[in-house]
Amino acid sequence: MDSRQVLPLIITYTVACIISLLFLTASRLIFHPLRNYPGPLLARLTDAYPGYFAIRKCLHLKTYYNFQKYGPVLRQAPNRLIFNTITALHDIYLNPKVTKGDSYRSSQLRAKYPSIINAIDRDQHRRKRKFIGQALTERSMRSFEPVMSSQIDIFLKILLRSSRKGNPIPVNVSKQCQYLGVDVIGMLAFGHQFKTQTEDSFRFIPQVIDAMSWRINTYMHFPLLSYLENVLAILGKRQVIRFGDAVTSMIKARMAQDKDAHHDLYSIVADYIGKGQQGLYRGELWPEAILFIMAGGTTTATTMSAMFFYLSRNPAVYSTLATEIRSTFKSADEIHSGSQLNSCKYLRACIDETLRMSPPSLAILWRQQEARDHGNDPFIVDGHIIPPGTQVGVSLYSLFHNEEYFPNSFTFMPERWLDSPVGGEDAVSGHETVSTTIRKAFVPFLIGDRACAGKPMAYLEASLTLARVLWFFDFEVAPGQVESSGAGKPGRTDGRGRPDEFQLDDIFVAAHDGPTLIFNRRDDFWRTLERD
Ligand code: HEM
Repeated sequence: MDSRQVLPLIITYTVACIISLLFLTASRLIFHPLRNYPGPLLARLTDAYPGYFAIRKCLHLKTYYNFQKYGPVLRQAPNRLIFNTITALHDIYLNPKVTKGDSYRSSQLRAKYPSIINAIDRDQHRRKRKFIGQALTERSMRSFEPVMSSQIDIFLKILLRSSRKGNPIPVNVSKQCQYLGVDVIGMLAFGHQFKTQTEDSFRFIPQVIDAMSWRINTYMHFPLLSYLENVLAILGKRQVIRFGDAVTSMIKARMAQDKDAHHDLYSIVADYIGKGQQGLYRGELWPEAILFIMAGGTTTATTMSAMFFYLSRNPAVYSTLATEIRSTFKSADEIHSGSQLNSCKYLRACIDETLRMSPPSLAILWRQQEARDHGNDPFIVDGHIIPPGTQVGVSLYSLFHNEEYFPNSFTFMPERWLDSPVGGEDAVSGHETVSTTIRKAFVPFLIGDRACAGKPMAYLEASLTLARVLWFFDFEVAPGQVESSGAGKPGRTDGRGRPDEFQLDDIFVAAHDGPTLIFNRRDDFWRTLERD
C-alpha cells in the first residue's frame, strides 16, 4: 500500500473516532438519564475517573471531597450515583429488590464460581450464606474462642519479647496485627496453622491479599481494565502461584482429616460439599477459602492497628480504657467473652469510634435493582427515581465523616458512643435523638441481607486482643516515630494532612502501615505470659 492510499484511511479512521467520541460525550452529558446529577465532568464521561483514583488507592478521599463540593448525591461514573445520607443508606441496602451491582462481576477475577461476597444472584447468595454464615455466628465463636485466644497469646508473647527493659524494640503494629489476623482466620477456615506470627514461610499472604484487593477495587470501578487481569496475574505470577498452592494445600490437608478434627468452616460445611444446589458445589470451597482469608484476616487487623494508633495519640482515652480493663478483671484468665467483657462499655466505645474514624471497608458497596424487578415499582433512593441499570452506593468513609451525623467527625471521641439510658435525663434534652441518629448512620458492617457475616468474630478478636494487651503492657509511640507512624502529614491537601487520623489506602478493604510502638511490661503481670 503506498502513502497515497494510507493517508485517506488514516483520515477516515480519525474522523470516525472523533464522531464516535462526540456521540459518546453527547449521549453521556446531554441525553443520559443521569445528566442532571452533579459531579466532576470526567466522572460523568468515563469510568476512567473513579478508576484513576482507585489505582492511586485514594478513591475514599476523593469521594469525601466531592461530597463537600457537589452535595449529598453525585454522579461518580457515567452509570453510577453515590449518596451520603442515612435515608439513602436504608433505601439502598434494606431494599429486598436490590442486589449487588454489576461491578462485582469484575471482582471475581479468574475464579470459576463467585464467593459469597460477589454472588450477584440473590438465590445463589442465600444458599451460600445459609452454610457459610453458620461458621461465624456468636455460638460458633464461643466454640472457636480457645483457638483464637491461643493465637492472641502468641501475639502477646511477641510483644513481651520486644519489651526488653530499658531497650524495647519498636513494633510495627500493622504488620503484627496482619499476621495475627491471617493466623486466626486460617484456623477458623480450615483448622490450618499458617504460623505467620512466628515463621516466614507464609508471610507473603498479607501482601498477596493486598495486591488482589487493589486489583479488584480497580476493576470494579474501571471494568475495562479487568481484561488486563491475565497479564497482571502473570506479572505477579510467583506470588499468585504461592498463594494458590497455600490455599490448595490447606484445603487438601483439611479434607484428609476427620470432619470434626477442628471447629472450623470445613467441619460445618463438610456434609454439604458436592451437593450442588442443596449445599455447595465442590469448586466453591476454593473461592470461599480465599474470601474468608481476605474478608476475615485483613479487616480485623485494620481495626486493631487503627485502635493502637488512636490510643497511642489520645492519652486521656488511653488512661480511661486502661483503668476500665484493669479494674474489671482480676487476672488475665478472666479476659474472655461473657458478662465481664460485655460490661467494658468504654472498650466497645473505643472499637466503635475506631471503626467510624477508619472503616476497614473503604469501598463503595455498589448495588442495583435486580433485572427481574425492572418494570415493577420504581427504585427510589432518598427521593430520586433510579433508572434501571444504574448502580448506586454509599461510601462508609464519607458517611462516617458527615458532620450532620458525627460532629467533629475527624476527632477521635469514644464518648460519643456512651449514651445515657433511654428515657433518662438526657432523653428529655434531646440527647437520645442524637444518639439514635448516629446509630442509624453507623454501619461499618453494613445492613441488610448482604451485611457482614463476621461481625461477632471481629468484635471478639478486637476486644480480646486490646483488653489483654492493656492487661500486660503499657504502650506508646516509639521515639522519633510520632510524625511518621501511620499519621497524616500536615500541609498535604489531598486529604492526608491530618496528623491525628490513621492513614488508610483504599483497596476495597484498607491497606496501612504503622503505628510503630514500644510496649512496656506492666509490673509483674507479664510473668504469667512467660510461664505459659
Ligand atoms: C472489623 C471487621 C470487619 C468489617 C468492618 C467488615 C465489613 C464488611 C462489610 C461492609 C461487608 C459488606 C461487603 C459488600 O457489600 O461487598 C462485609 C461482608 C462480609 N464479611 Fe465482613 N467485615 C469485618 C470482618 C469480617 C470477618 C472477621 C469475617 C470472617 C470471615 C467477615 C466475613 C464477611 C463475609 C462472609 C461477608 C459477605 C456477607 C454476604 O454477602 O452475605 N468479615 N464485611
